[in-house]
Amino acid sequence: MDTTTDAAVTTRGLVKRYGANTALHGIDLDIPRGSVFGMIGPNGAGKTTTMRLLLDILRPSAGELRVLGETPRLGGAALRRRIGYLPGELHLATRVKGRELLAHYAEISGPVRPGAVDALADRLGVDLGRPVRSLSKGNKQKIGLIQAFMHEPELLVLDEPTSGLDPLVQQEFHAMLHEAKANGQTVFLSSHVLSEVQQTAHEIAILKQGRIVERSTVAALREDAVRHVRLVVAEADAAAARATLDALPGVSGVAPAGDGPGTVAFSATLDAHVDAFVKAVARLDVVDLTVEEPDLEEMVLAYYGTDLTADADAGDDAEGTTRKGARR
Ligand SMILES: Nc1ncnc2c1ncn2[C@@H]1O[C@H](COP(=O)(O)OP(=O)(O)OP(=O)(O)O)[C@@H](O)[C@H]1O
Repeated sequence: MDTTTDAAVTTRGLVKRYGANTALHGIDLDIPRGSVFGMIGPNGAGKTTTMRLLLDILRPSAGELRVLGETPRLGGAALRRRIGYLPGELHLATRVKGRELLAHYAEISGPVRPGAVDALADRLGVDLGRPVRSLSKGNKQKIGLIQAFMHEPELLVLDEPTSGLDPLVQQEFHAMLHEAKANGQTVFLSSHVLSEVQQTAHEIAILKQGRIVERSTVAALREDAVRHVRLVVAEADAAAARATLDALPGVSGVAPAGDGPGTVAFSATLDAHVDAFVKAVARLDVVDLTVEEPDLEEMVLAYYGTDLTADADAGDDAEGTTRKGARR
């Protein structure tokens, strides 16, 4: 397989079948070391399956994968210790206290710096002196996060990490991700929604029905997103403004948006780079200009709605299906 040494995770044509059900139809992933990579997709898209393959909890039906330069099937316990894994479904029904459970995990995952567990517990706000089974869902999730982070692994694989966490704890978790990245660690996380990953992930892949339907940086998504704009010009420039907007490629839905004293306003939808728009209207006597923050979530939901039946009819693409191609 064509791998680069700076990739923490590389997969090529990764396929996973559960009997007659194909969960992954040929996934290609490249996650650079030291990056935060988000995989988002609706229920059943294959996020958990992908992560379990990386951890060698599952074996692929076809395709190749490398994790930290190793083949998971051959990496054994030594490779496992270099990874911190938060499973999507945590089964922590044990009577033992949080501190004892984490001490047990530490024996398996390898050296944990003295004080590291307490520092993480303080940050996330969880009482390690309580029996784990008596903890709320969110507090169990915190125990799961501590066990993933405590040995400062090279790679963090986090399946729906913010599930059950309140907004303040989510903020703390985001800070932990930034620190992990600054520390040179790689993070691979999954979510149903973009909002959970867009603040932290540099790059995202959108997974649907076992196929990657989009791969992009969050910055590129933002650049390509549809924005609503409102332009206010001096009355004398009303006709020129209308003509400019009507003639600009990527601008649609131009409509009057209320007149003020000596001014005329237009609203429009901008489906192009903001730069070209701003330069075109700069010739006018601009009184005010509002460019709304794009709703990326709306864009992602549109991908969720994409009908993949046509792709399936055309036959499986062993290289993985990328609707608009990879963008970086
Ligand atoms: N052990 C299993 N046996 C049979 N089918 C399975 C098994 N695990 C997962 N699947 C199927 O594989 C597909 C992908 O499931 P997976 O759990 O990987 O998706 P997901 O994106 O993590 O979903 P969610 O967001 O709901 O957790 C689904 O169709 C699911 O039903």
